[in-house]
Amino acid sequence: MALFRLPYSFPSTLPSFFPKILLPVPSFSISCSSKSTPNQLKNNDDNSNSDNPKKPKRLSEQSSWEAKDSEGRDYLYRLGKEADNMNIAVGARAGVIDDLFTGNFLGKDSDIVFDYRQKATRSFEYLQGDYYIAPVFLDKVACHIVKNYLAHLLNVKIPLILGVWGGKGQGKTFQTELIFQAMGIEPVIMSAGELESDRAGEPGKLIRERYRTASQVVQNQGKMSCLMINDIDAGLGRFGNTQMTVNNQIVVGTLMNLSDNPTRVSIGQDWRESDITNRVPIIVTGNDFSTIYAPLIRDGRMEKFYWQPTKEDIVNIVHRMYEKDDISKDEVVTIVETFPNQALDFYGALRSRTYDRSISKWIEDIGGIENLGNKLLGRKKNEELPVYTPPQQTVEALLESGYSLLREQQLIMDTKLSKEYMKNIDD
Ligand SMILES: Nc1ncnc2c1ncn2[C@@H]1O[C@H](COP(=O)(O)OP(=O)(O)OP(=O)(O)O)[C@@H](O)[C@H]1O
Repeated sequence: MALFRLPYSFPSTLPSFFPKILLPVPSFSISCSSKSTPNQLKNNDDNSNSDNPKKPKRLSEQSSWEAKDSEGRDYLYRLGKEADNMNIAVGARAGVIDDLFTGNFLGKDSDIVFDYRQKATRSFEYLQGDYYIAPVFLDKVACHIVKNYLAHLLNVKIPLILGVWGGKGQGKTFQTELIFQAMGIEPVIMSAGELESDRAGEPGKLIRERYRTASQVVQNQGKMSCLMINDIDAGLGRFGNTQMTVNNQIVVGTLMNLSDNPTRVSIGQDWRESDITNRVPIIVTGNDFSTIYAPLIRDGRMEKFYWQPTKEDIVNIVHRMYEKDDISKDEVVTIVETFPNQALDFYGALRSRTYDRSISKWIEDIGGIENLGNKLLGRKKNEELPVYTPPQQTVEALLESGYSLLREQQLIMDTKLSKEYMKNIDD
């Protein structure tokens, strides 16, 4: 089992620093071999493996396995076609407000903020099982977090924000959350939909609130925390003729100000003693940061990380996804090579589609769709549902569902009903 060590340049000095800054994990390694899990995070002060020949390659050495997906052109690229409107994932997420945050938490303080934190911070019970984290990704995110927690000890200016960007569905958010879980971080999460409001100034205030909440997790609980904003460009970016709203400007201004003054964050009108907060790192994800106001992403404020999994990363991640189905690594390679240049998301969707037939059969077993509501929600106590038998996975079934997903992708591009229905709108 290959152990991946985080290649910080200062590990030997860590143990003496950490007690002072409430950081629970002094120095650690995460196994990223095919058998590793986030839970395998271990305390480990021994640096003797730092020259480990199995140490993964860094980003600059990533293979030339180019997911054309990053340009929104994935499979269709191979067909020599332009998939100009396939980049729908981000748009689909815009406007979705995480129901964790639907209460009005603004303007509350002290104890109530504690309750609020219980709601606002994210725990990862839903991340059960083994997942593979790409070593380069782990390196970048973990290093950013640790650097920020050590900022007051390092004699360099550290950008507060890490911007992880790249093609749709490549695991930016998912892997970041896996890393939080592995490092025992309790993050405060925001989504792009929360960056706009019908009330001017509210999103900016919400960001400051969330930042302070993360800071309180550090201060009150001695736990590491951070603020994560998902798909930031979907809320802040300018596409074509979209307008910059007052709220967009305020959000940009707030983030710029936070990165310039990470320990002084006001919520109300006046500066108070309590406006001094702990510095907490911010991580944002997005697809195209060129749509964002340039001063926000300048190097001193935002460290940028372009995430593009290599073929090896994809094979390892997909292998772990399919492991419980007894699909071997060689078979995974066959699948990945059959559908190259697809986002990671595709291989998850592919597996999920193989369940369709068995779910249809199960619906038949419970008496058809007419009885579905009663059976699922209104059944009597102790009334058992028919046993659901998951499909026996085979490479053939996986390939078949892969082709069917490709057909759907293709159909959208070929049909383009918008051209029919919106003739008056320019392309
Ligand atoms: N390491 C992993 N292990 C297992 N599944 C993964 C992993 N990384 C990504 N996935 C799968 O890929 C899907 C897409 O990941 P995620 O939402 O993080 O992509 P993204 O790059 O943030 O996408 P977008 O840019 O569209 O927001 C996840 O829902 C998950 O099913």
